Amino acid sequence: MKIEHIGIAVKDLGISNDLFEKLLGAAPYKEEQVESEGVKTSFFAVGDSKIELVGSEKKDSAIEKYLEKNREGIHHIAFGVENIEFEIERLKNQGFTFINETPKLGADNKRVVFLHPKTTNGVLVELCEDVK
Ligand SMILES: CC[C@H](C(=O)O)C(=O)SCCNC(=O)CCNC(=O)[C@H](O)C(C)(C)COP(=O)(O)OP(=O)(O)OC[C@H]1O[C@@H](n2cnc3c(N)ncnc32)[C@H](O)[C@@H]1OP(=O)(O)O
Ligand SMILES: [Co+2]
Repeated sequence: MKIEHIGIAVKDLGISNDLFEKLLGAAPYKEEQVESEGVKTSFFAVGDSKIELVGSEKKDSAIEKYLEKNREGIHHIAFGVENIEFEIERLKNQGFTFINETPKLGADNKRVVFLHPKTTNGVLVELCEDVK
């Protein structure tokens, strides 16, 4: 397992892209719309991990809802795994609950699931597996 990315909820992706380009000294290596999530993301490489900026594109997106109640900032942590189905079973057996147990297509060519923050010490956890 590795820290695949840190997801940051942002109100304005353009403004935050400029800020993180200044902060990290490099432009995002990609911007990607994730229709199913109603979000637009941009990715910055940081060593062998990433920063994922996530902006809402739809009124009912998870990010829109989050930003109605919280200030911009770290939204989730994503762990990269080799075998997402194996990890889902392992974690279910450990008592963790999932928001979606069936992996769905995420950004940056990944299959993703999310664990519910109520079972992960208040941290929204995403698991990512490379789409093969
Ligand atoms: C997948 C594309 C991309 C990628 O990397 O590939 C992304 O990462 S997109 C990121 C945006 N998508 C998601 O976050 C999907 C998973 N999230 C959800 O399904 C919801 O946001 C959920 C279920 C976590 C919360 O939705 P809900 O409608 O239940 O919102 P509430 O405000 O009622 O929250 C309930 C409860 O959860 C706590 N909460 C909510 N968001 C977070 C968070 N980001 N980190 C920690 N805790 C969170 C919230 O405080 C409430 O707690 P409570 O104790 O009940 O007050
Ligand atoms: Co993410």
